[in-house]
Amino acid sequence: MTDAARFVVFDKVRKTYPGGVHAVRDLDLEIARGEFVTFLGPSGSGKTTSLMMLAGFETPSAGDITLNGKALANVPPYRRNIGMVFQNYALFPHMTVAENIAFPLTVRRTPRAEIEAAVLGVLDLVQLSGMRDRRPAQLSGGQQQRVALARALVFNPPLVLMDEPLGALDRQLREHMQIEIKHIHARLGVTLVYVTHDQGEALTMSDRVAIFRDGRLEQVGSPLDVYERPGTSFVARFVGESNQFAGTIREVRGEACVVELDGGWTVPAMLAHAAGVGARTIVSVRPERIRLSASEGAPARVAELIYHGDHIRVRLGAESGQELFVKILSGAAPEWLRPEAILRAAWRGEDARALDPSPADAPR
Ligand SMILES: Nc1ncnc2c1ncn2[C@@H]1O[C@H](COP(=O)(O)OP(=O)(O)OP(=O)(O)O)[C@@H](O)[C@H]1O
Repeated sequence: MTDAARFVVFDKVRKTYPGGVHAVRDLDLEIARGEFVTFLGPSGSGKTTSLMMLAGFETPSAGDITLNGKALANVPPYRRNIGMVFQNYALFPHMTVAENIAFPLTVRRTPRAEIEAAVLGVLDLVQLSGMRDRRPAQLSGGQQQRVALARALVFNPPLVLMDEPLGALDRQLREHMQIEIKHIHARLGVTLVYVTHDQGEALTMSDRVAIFRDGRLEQVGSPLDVYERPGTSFVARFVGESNQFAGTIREVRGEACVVELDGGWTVPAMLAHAAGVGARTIVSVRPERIRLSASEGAPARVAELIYHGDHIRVRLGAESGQELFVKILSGAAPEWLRPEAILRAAWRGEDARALDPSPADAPR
């Protein structure tokens, strides 16, 4: 593997806090130069601790982290040349926008003319050129976050870390800033590691998503990979929504299989784990991949229709007692879709995953 592919390397990194909290356990991850990698996971899964060890604000209990081939163990945070953006902005209230942004260069004793040019450049990049003399209190939350972003970029760091940077913004502004950060990443070619617990954010922004669970990496892959080919039941539920049914594998043909669900349905799926006929499995299928019709599939009764504007959620109860959720685009809902209607539900084999049931929900 080339050095560019191993720009950031976590090698068996562990962090145990006093009191025996295993925040991060044996983290192995390689991040390529220029990549946008998101750490995604529920609260307490070890995302921030991993980021802080890379930044140098936490020390690993075991393992090594390297940046551009250089071990970071004895490098203090300010010598790592890493830009950082936090959720709470951490701006200096008494300084102007321009002074805040210039700060990393001022402490590096950069010549004044260079500072001036660099500040003008990043102010333009984050579209705040007209605000340079304001103080943080005179800015909106979104504008303050842009200042924080500019401050992290002004010294041209090869690596930028962001910890829930958009967490305090309302949804519309958040979505707007997601696209903007993505554009800035593409324009600068900087390597970006981004922490979030918002799966939508991770899917829209990243080249790769690293999914954390209980201090471990559960799966790493492109947004398409983790959504279309979740490796575990946890990933299928955490990234997007999923209907999950326990069953037994009855037929295997290459990667395709047929599963008899415990409720009696026999359904097609793609094998996501090494298993043969007779093995137990969990079939996961996305709510938008289930097709409802009058003629094809297993019979089910419409228990509830929930209107969400752009889509409708349909809660179905099968005769076997199983319950499933289906999502339908509002304009595409057939006229016969009514509460209490009896219809049929089916999916294509390639739209369902037969997952390993063993580690799925066992606490670790
Ligand atoms: N300074 C600390 N001392 C002791 N335990 C800590 C400390 N910081 C974090 N932890 C614990 O380590 C675990 C991982 O925390 P971490 O903040 O890395 O998770 P996270 O995935 O970033 O969560 P969140 O999304 O809530 O920030 C949690 O159980 C947390 O309580």
